[in-house]
Amino acid sequence: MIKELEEEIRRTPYNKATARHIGRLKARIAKLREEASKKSGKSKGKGFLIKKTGDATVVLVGFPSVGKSTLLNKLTNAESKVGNYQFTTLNIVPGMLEYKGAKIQIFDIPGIIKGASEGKGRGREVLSSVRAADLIVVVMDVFNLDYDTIINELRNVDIRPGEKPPDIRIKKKERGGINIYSTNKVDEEVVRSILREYNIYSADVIIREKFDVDRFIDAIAGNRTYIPVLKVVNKIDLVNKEYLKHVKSKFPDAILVSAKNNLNIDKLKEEIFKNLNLIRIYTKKPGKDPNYKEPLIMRKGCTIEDVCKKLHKSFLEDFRYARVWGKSAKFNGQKVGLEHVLEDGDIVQIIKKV
Ligand SMILES: Nc1nc2c(ncn2[C@@H]2O[C@H](COP(=O)(O)OP(=O)(O)OP(=O)(O)O)[C@@H](O)[C@H]2O)c(=O)[nH]1
Repeated sequence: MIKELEEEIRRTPYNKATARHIGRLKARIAKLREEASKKSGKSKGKGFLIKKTGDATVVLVGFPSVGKSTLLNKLTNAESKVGNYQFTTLNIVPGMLEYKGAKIQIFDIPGIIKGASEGKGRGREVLSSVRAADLIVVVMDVFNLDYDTIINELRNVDIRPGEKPPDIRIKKKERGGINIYSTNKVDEEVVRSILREYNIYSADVIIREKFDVDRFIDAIAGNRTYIPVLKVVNKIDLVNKEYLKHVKSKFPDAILVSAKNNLNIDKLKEEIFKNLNLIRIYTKKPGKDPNYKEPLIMRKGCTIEDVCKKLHKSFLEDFRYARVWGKSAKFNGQKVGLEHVLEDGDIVQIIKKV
């Protein structure tokens, strides 16, 4: 059934007249997928085999034999491997990368094949475990650059690699019909026909982005996981300069590495750190030097309040003010409140009530 609907979409030329029809077909497919995954008992939570520890979690995803295990061993040193994980059904191997004071947990999952999301070779479970990642690293073989298949398999288990969550709000109501507020031009009939497919007849719909049918359906479904993605092309030791140029033109933002020959591994570590949006905050006790040895690893955009929570709840309960040195401070030792946003490398001193 899903295949037939997909075929129909492929056959239908997209224009204003067919937009409603296509919107409805896409909504129907999304609903059928949901029902199918519920029926087979392979719900979202079940494949959740990844236990989060450390400051962030990265998952390596790719076809079989692209070199994920080899890469994992190069990124994480063997000694720091988290041993003896009891995965009952799947062999998912974690390792720990320590970089700039951050402990980044990296998982190597079994190779993905086309059709994995339809349950081939426990594929659905494997793919679902990716949901726990803060960053997906798609590893490709230099001779197989089929990035889209991997992304499609992830999309089929409701992961949205490299996408921002839609800036769309749908507030269902008892009555009053459909009211649409949009910052960009939108074909209201398309919106209505998709909502109808989901049996929504009364709702306030607020769209604050360029309208896109797929993203609108995602917003209605509400259970998608949005994870940033980093592209890696491995085994570059096997090709010449000419070929590398071709790879670069296809994926200008990919990191080209050789796990075997240790090429660009440091660069990859740096990019992983950067794409996780981690920052380092140094704490400082009154009258003492900042603790440069053990930075707090926080997320970009974090505030003094987040720092207090990470340290100990008493810092929040007895908070008076904080002093900040570094990029986010207007001047050294600036006095700030809980809402102050910090930047990488800032030094923070929390002053408690006495
Ligand atoms: N030439 C070359 N070979 C590599 C490189 N990295 C890995 N290999 C080889 O590729 C083969 C597959 O490597 P693995 O690390 O087992 O690949 P994998 O992606 O973990 O495989 P699955 O577990 O099946 O998904 C092995 O023979 C590796 O030695 C590389 O950078 N260059």
